Amino acid sequence: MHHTLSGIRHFGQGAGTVHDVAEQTIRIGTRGSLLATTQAGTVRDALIAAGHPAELVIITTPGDLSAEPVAKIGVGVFTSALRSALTAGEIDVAVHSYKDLPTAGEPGLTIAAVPTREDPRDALVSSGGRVLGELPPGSVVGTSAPRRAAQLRASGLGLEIRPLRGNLDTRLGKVASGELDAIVIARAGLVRLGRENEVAESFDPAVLLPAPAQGALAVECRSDDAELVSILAELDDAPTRAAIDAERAVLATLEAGCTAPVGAIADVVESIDESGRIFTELSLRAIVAAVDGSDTIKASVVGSVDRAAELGKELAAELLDLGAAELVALADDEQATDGDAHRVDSSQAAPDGGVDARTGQENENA
Ligand SMILES: NCc1[nH]cc(CCC(=O)O)c1CC(=O)O
Repeated sequence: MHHTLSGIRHFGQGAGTVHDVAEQTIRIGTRGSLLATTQAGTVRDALIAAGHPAELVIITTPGDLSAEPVAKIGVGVFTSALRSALTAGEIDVAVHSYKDLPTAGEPGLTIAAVPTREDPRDALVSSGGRVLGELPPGSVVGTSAPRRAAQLRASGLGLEIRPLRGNLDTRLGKVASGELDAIVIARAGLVRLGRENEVAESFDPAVLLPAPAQGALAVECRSDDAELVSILAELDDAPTRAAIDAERAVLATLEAGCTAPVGAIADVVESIDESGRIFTELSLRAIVAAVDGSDTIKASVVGSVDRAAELGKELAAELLDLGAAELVALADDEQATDGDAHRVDSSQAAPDGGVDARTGQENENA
């Protein structure tokens, strides 16, 4: 058939349009921030390199327009506008920071690719390039992610944690101006923008466990765009996807019974069996922390890469057994005294910082 010979493929019928891959440019929706367009640009470039014309379409999200704390404007604030545009057929692909995506999937949409992850660690940017241990008690450290705040408080260093919001430039500017002694942000954001030289310290996960899916992208499209699903699948990195599946399963499982901040990180590691055979496994670590830093619960598991999501569920169950649900009360008290308790539908809760159904995602747009 002529179509087959000329490589013409069709997709997008579900959205009421016939999208011809060979002739039409794939529209990649992204938020307008420098970090978001840089991330989506890597997906565009990979598609073009594979012979598929692609372009970026900027979608303004409520999260970009509001300076309100994310806890007030709701989780999913950075991702739901992109998903709506995708469902409506205004774009063909949405590129998200995976950690900002609610754990609940969107009907009719699928994560067709999880490209190779950037370094998932959290990073300290400080005046004078000091590492965490060099900051004297009383130093003022900016971060709004409850997960980061809780773990920093638990360090016992006597740091004063202050809220932080705004794009990367704004946040880095608060260190440069002396308003803050340091900030804690995702290393991945700095690396993607070529500013990793500003990192004073990248935290070992034993010190500060990153958010589930930190440093990873979710490349989403309509489930019925079969042709596009298979094109995007070429951008998928199986070890990254397995790690994210495990980390997100921890988060999703804990959402049911725990509102405290959650960190999780998985790595594909090499193990050796009794006969000396080397094989790969998934190593998963997670933490649930009281927002006030008074308690942390950690657990880890190693298992088959094929069982990524199951490992995450099992680890979450173990954390609950160890008392993760009891940290809720502490978190609730903390929120009550803060006076900004704001409960959202927990089925939407997800994002970075965890899970906390009220504080929702990490309160820092990027
Ligand atoms: N919650 C905001 C957000 N979403 C993604 C990133 C950075 C990139 C990433 O973590 O993948 C950030 C900023 C930050 O946490 O410092």
